[in-house]
Amino acid sequence: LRRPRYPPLPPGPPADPFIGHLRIAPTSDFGISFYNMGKTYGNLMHLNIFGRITVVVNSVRVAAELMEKRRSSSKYNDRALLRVFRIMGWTENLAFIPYGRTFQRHRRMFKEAFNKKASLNHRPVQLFEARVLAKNLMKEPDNWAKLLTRFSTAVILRIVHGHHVVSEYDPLVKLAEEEGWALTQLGSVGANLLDVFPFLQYMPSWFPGTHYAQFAREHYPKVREMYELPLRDVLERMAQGTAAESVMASQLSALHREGDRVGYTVEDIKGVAATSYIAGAETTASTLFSFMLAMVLHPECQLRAQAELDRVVGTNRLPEFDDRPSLPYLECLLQETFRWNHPLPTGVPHRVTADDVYDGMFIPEGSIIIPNIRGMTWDESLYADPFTFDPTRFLPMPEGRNEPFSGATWGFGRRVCPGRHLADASLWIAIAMLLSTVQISKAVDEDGNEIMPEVAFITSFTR
Ligand code: HEM
Repeated sequence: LRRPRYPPLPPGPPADPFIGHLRIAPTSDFGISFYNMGKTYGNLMHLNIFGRITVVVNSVRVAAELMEKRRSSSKYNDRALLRVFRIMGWTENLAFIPYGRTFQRHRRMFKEAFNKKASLNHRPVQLFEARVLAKNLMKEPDNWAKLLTRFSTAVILRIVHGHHVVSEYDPLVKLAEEEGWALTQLGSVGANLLDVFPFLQYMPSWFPGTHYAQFAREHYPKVREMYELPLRDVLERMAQGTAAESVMASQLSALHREGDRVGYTVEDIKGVAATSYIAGAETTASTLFSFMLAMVLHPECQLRAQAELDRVVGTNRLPEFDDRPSLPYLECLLQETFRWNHPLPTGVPHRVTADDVYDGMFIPEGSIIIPNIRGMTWDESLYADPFTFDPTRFLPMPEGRNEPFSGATWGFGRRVCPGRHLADASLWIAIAMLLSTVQISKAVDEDGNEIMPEVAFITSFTR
């Protein structure tokens, strides 16, 4: 028998026998490393580690063609098995659920809770929490980082659990923030040694490469508590008749009313709630941190946005969602924040469920696809001077360059972020509120001189 002839894999660096690209595969700041490799190997390139193929996509056009536009795009809806998250207890988590019936069930639940129309119902909570953020920031400006994190947590907890955050000692907030942090300590998604060498999870903790498994095991009880605590809390309040409106309460009521016909279980409800927090709070907070940094580094952008707010909103009231279409520069500011420093630089990896050929290149079944958002947002064919924070790039000519908003912000295909309408609205109202109420500037030393902040990031799952 003759073996069928396959087209070549996408380009990649020279590889060693057996171990493939192990010696040259990046070990940190993957987004930037993949971007740099893409300069040599192109928008679609591959790495092979012990026979496991990882395909890196550095262009929005190629990612959209692969995962959205072609007939064979449905082959790209699966997720890699990310072992370390499972060990940690994140089992009912849509972001890690393989393509199949459970995926469809969770996806539908997310859609019902957070689609464009449903997200409009969440606006009063977002507006309220944005005002709380501005008020607290005026009282405690030094506490800005904590307050931004608290805003992101409070919006999700209130919408999903009906839980009103009033104190920083709140057990649910503490648990959620701790486990949100723990998730960022697991290295880059899909690149963990545990996924290449599953046997590492069974090795003793002194064995090289087992660090992440050990860390994940230590967090297991608390992660599981993240599934249980909100449910107990909501059920208790429902029994007392004091439960606020929330995604969880309405799903539980539907289950109670309709039983099996509703198509999901209590386990699913717990999963959607815990996932909403873990996928939504850190990403939102991270984007707000980048926004603050951009404002500190580019005071001219802040002044321009504030002038626009003064013109449109005036000085007698605070901004509201209805103002959004009248604030084009503010829109550009938000979009440039996403482009300049996206909170998920390498997105969430997809997995290919059947052999595919794209543009004469072979993508074998089981390949991991990394949509390198970092590379996509620095794409020089779309963005002139891509490293510079410049919101005017999106404005029409001659003032701007008419460059497109990033098509990578929310990911691709059937896995596109289901929380995007919620996240987008939270971020918009938060930055509109901040720019209307406070001045963001560099700290000053004892002599009144401005302190230039060190621009440094921690990059793992999120940035
Ligand atoms: C700034 C905020 C956010 C950004 C930039 C963001 C971005 C993303 C990206 C890039 C993906 C990967 C999509 C893909 O695989 O191609 C994703 C997935 C996901 N996001 Fe978001 N997200 C944000 C906020 C949220 C919020 C608020 C929620 C929930 C309420 C959420 C829930 C999810 C879930 C559940 C997934 C996994 C979807 C799946 O695997 O089918 N995200 N997000």
